[in-house]
Amino acid sequence: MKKIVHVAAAIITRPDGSFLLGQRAPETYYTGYWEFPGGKVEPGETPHEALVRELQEELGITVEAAHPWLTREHVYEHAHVNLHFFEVPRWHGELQTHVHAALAWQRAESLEVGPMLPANGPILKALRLPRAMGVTQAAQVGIAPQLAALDRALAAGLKWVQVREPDMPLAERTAFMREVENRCAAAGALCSLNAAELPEGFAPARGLHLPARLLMQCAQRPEGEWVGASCHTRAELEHAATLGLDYALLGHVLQTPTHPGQADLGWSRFGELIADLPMPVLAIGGLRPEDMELARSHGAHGIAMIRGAWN
Ligand SMILES: Nc1nc2c([nH]c(=O)n2[C@H]2C[C@H](O)[C@@H](COP(=O)(O)OP(=O)(O)OP(=O)(O)O)O2)c(=O)[nH]1
Repeated sequence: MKKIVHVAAAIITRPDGSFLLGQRAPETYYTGYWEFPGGKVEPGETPHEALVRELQEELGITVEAAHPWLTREHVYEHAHVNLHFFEVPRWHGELQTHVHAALAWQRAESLEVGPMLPANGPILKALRLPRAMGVTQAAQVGIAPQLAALDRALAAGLKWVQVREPDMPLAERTAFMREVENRCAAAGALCSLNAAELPEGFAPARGLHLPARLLMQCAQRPEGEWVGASCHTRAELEHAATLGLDYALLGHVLQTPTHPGQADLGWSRFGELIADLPMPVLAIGGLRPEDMELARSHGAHGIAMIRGAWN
């Protein structure tokens, strides 16, 4: 077996959602391929320290904030790499090309450069996943008020909705699911349907969301463009990772009226539980839009909100 080489790589983001890629220079493995800036972790360094050093050496920039995001393994002919991806939302300095043949700001949904390093396909898919999910609560507020709130949220830029309606009668649920899917599609938003509530023969258009109980019954990834799961424990998160799911939700981070009396995880336990996972994890439980930055500073990809999404 090849020795594992630890690598730190940066998703350097701009407020418009674009991120920086570098083209590998001649006389390296995979010359001409595009990568996220970064490099090997040296003995005695943490991945975070390596990231800060590499970005100074490669790009001449000083990192102000870097948050762990995903960790993925890949076996190349030349090395077995363990890639520690960080999000770098804040830095200063003038970008320079000290080691790359070229640099380019790109967007995951419309990449203009290529090819990417082979290990990075899932990273680009993860970067296409929206940062905020709104979870429906029509059985509590009523179908018409929920659809009106959905329209307002989509118009305001919400790009991801999970239909979760365990208390909605089956007869109403089919029509409600189709309606939410249609409104999301018209707004260019992803709609994930809760797998425990799917009426017989109803296939989600794009997104399938597994509650933890169904997740733990799956021996392989269910079919679908986007498949994710709700998790409460490290074992559930690891099972979601083994299945190759596209994302997980982990909660409840804060106290929430949805699950009264259940102990909340808190942010530091949340950060520990999601460490070194290969897929994005969103925080859920008592969260509001203003919690986004705090969540991301603890390694979350973003946040899922029930009440907080619709006000
Ligand atoms: N920096 C970076 N490396 C990546 C990404 N994806 C990916 O598979 N890798 C791999 C390619 C390399 O095997 C390793 C990064 O090592 P590196 O760039 O420091 O070193 P290298 O292989 O070019 O060679 P060298 O330092 O030995 O000269 O991680 C990525 O997005 N960014």
